[in-house]
Amino acid sequence: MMKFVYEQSVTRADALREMRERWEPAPRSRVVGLSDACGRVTSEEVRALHSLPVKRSSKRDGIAVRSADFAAGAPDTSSWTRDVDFAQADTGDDFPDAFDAVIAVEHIAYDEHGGLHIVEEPPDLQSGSGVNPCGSIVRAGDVLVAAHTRLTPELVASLAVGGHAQVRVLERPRVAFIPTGSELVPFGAYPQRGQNIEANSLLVSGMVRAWGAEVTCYPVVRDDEEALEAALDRALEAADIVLINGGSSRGEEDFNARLLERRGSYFRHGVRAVPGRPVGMALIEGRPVINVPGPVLAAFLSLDWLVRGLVAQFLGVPVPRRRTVRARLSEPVAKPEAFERLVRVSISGDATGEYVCTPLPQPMTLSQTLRSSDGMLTLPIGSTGAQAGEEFSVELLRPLELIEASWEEGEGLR
Ligand SMILES: Nc1nc2c(c(=O)[nH]1)N[C@H]1C(S)=C(S)[C@@H](COP(=O)(O)OP(=O)(O)OC[C@H]3O[C@@H](n4cnc5c(N)ncnc54)[C@H](O)[C@@H]3O)O[C@H]1N2
Ligand code: MOO
Repeated sequence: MMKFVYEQSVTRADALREMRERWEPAPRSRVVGLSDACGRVTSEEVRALHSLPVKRSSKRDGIAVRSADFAAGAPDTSSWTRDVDFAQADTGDDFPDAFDAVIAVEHIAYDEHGGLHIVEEPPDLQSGSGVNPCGSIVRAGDVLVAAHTRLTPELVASLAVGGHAQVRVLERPRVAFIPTGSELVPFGAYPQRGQNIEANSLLVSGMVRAWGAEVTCYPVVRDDEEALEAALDRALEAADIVLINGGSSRGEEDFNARLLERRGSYFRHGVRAVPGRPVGMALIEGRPVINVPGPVLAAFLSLDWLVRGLVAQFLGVPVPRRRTVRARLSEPVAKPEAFERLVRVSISGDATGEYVCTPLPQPMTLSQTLRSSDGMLTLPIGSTGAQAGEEFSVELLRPLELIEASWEEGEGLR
């Protein structure tokens, strides 16, 4: 039986660090078309293949002229001939080499005979005035994106501007998710007495995909040690990170933690944080295998602080962070001194426009909790709680505009 032993447990920060120090991921790369590149992470630096404009282009809608004709101020242009003395050159247009400056359309007019007039002398017209020179959009050899950059729509557009149709990106880390527990039935099934709905595969899939991983969810493994080990071996062949869900604590059928201990070159059981305390962490055949606790809220947290950090490590990117707001606690919260406590809160606005956070009342159903969680705050090890009025940095679990919109609808506690 795998008991939680406080002395053998570590803080979340130390647990993540220990795993990251021991794991040497083996990233792979592939080439994708730019249409599929958004959100992917580059595997190498990418430079521009050409310069733009190739030669030059007009900065504004206007006409291209010879700057020399304006050396002594605006000349009489009423008899000038189009494409001989001047040429049309609108924004972005190239124009013949005979010309070297552009006058904006606001500074010219045509009379009823088609004669050109400079109505307002452009100040200080020189060679190159009103002209984007070669390479002013992009220069050949410029760095377009660094290695290990998550591609935004803007950067994908920049790659196209720099001459690319494809880009080499890191393969997404492959996460295998193995739900365990004879009581679990697939979502959509009608639960009989003693059964529970397998929901964490959906939670995990959504979370790890958002961080840039791909996920394969295995069918539920019943409480049977051999069946579990067979599933683990299958997953280790195909995945970079394996998540075994459930059976992390003390029950008779909690084989999972024991299996990790037996097979792991490294093994840790338990972190000093609630919820999510009985998480198990191992390195098996050089890969992280995490025994994620079964209850949905505990599973969420193990994914959140541990698996998120591992996915980021594989991709060589900083660990993505949630947006936070500063908010005052509306009521005191107690906690065990030896553990961090992660507190789900609702967020409201007070009369002065400041944010106020309120711990979700207990007891509360899981569905109410998931619907009412606007944010989450962390109370550190060593404190016995927090007082009303204390200010915290609250991680947002849903977008602030949705939280604020729910106040306007006067929903109160959802
Ligand atoms: N006597 C003790 N009991 C428990 C302790 C303890 O210290 N002493 N620790 C508690 C804590 S804290 C947690 S967290 C849980 C950990 O549970 P397990 O990881 O062992 O998970 P199971 O026992 O297999 O299941 C618990 C619960 O979660 C449901 N579950 C499991 N997988 C899924 C899934 N994929 N989708 C949805 N729900 C799932 C499962 O049906 C059970 O209801 O242990 C406490 N107990
Ligand atoms: O560690 Mo557990 O149920 O408190 O998540």
